[in-house]
Amino acid sequence: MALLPFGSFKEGAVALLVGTVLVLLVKFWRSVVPVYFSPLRRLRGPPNGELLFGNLKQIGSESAELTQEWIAQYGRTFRFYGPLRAPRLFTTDLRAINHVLTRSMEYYKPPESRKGLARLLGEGVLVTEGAKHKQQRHIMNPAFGPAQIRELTEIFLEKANGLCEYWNAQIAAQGGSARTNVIEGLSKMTLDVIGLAGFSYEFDALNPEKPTNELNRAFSVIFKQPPKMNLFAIIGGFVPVLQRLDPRVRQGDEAKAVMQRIGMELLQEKKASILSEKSAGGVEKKDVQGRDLLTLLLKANMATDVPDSQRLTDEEVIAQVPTFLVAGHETTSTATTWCLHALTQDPAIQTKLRAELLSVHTDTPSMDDLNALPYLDHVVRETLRLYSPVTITSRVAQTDDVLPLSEPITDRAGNTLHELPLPKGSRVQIPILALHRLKALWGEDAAEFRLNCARARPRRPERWDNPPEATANMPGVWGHLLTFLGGPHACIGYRFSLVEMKALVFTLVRNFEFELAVPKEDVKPLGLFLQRPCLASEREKGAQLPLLLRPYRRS
Ligand code: HEM
Repeated sequence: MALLPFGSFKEGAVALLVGTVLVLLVKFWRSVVPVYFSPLRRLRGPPNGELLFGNLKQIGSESAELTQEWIAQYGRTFRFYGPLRAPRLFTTDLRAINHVLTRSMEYYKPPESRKGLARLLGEGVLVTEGAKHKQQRHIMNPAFGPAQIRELTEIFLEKANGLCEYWNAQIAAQGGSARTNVIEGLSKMTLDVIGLAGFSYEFDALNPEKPTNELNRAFSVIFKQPPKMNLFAIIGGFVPVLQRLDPRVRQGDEAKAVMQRIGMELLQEKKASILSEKSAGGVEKKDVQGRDLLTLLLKANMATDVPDSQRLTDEEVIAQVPTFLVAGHETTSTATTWCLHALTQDPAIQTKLRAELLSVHTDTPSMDDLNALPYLDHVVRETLRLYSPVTITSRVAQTDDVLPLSEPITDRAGNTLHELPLPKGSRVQIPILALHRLKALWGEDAAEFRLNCARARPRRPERWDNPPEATANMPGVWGHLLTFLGGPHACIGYRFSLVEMKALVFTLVRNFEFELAVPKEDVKPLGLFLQRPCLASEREKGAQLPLLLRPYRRS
């Protein structure tokens, strides 16, 4: 008896192929074709760009200057082209951005980036959406509260001192001062921090004697392969199964398996420790000594007052381990790298900051001590404005919507629009960095790192003493800025990152003097989503920032 309704294997294979093509065509017709009839086409915006990538490569290579030019030419809300010249919306209109970010049930992250990240990290909070995301955030938020971060400050300072030792060894070897790529040391330091503070895991990356461990190697495979704009990426966006042709995807799968195994070991260890210490009534706050994020998260997940339906599964908890690593490691090291770069550009600011930091009579300040230093706070804010590590993000409308605008726009036919119809599937680009450099919000010197110092003119008060009124409506979770985004998907680790960065700058600037080791014109930004410094003369070497380090001798 024939098992298949086909005469032969060949006929079956042909039917399967035809069926697959039909399914793909229907999918294409439903999801892609409407985009080409979108009302976004009627908006003004830059010319087509490349057929395959639209304007994306231009944005990637020249983001800061180019987007400011486009804003000057087409206004704060305009159309640009994505892959295959599909129209997308670019907006720096604060009302429109607020609308998109606060409606997390109606606007999701793009499916291809969520799928790509989910394949590597699992279903962690960085990739989930809708009710699942809400549930994960509900369980995770308490682990990132101010009281929990206060407890972690000791780890931040311990590892910042570890970085001083690491650089002091280089200074001793090079004789009095050292030329070093600071990205390398900062990246090791933040990896050590997220390992210890995230899940009590010692990477020991700052220890030159120690060989790179297994988790570090697996993580490097994932992180050192940032998403690339290539043919695989474009086609894979439409036909996910074809992503398997990309060798980088296969390496990523192997790395994920290692991460999952180590994640499972960490989870079991911590669960056992929580259960051994729990009181008769169940898990309570006082039961657990551990101060790492994973332990706190597990404790919240196991608490007796959480309904079973709201608890995270083991797989979801494990997925948060690589999520913390990816989201919380290079972001903070990049921000601190740009901060040191900014300090080399204005020695008066570096001197003024050092004077404030040396006025503290301990090498181990508390979180509250660090937060009480006004100039340090201003330096950190100005860095995170001018060099926001995450430069853009985007969202896709899940239903037809109408986008409110605070500033009306004029379309190509000359009509004035006070709101914008957005059909389901429309993409909205939120250009964080462009917004932070917008003259309309920050004034004529928006593109400068400007802080009060010895030679500042009295007529120009310090930016952060009195932030421009126009920035008060910024829909960000922190400080008149969108660095950590806003709404339900805002960065969960922003307090963690701010205190870590302050602890780093506090320790480093008290111990070293920093000077740029290359001509300043050679330093350029590299990368689109996470933007790090590189040298225009050595772009092929990737991200680097060579600085001259000299020990600071206290008198
Ligand atoms: C300067 C450092 C950091 C910057 C600039 C930064 C920036 C951001 C941004 C812009 C987002 C939103 C992305 C989007 O939705 O499109 C985000 C999300 C996230 N960040 Fe951070 N981040 C930093 C540090 C950290 C740290 C230290 C951690 C963890 C310890 C962390 C964990 C996360 C997580 C888990 C999310 C996803 C939140 C969600 O979707 O609910 N980040 N971050």
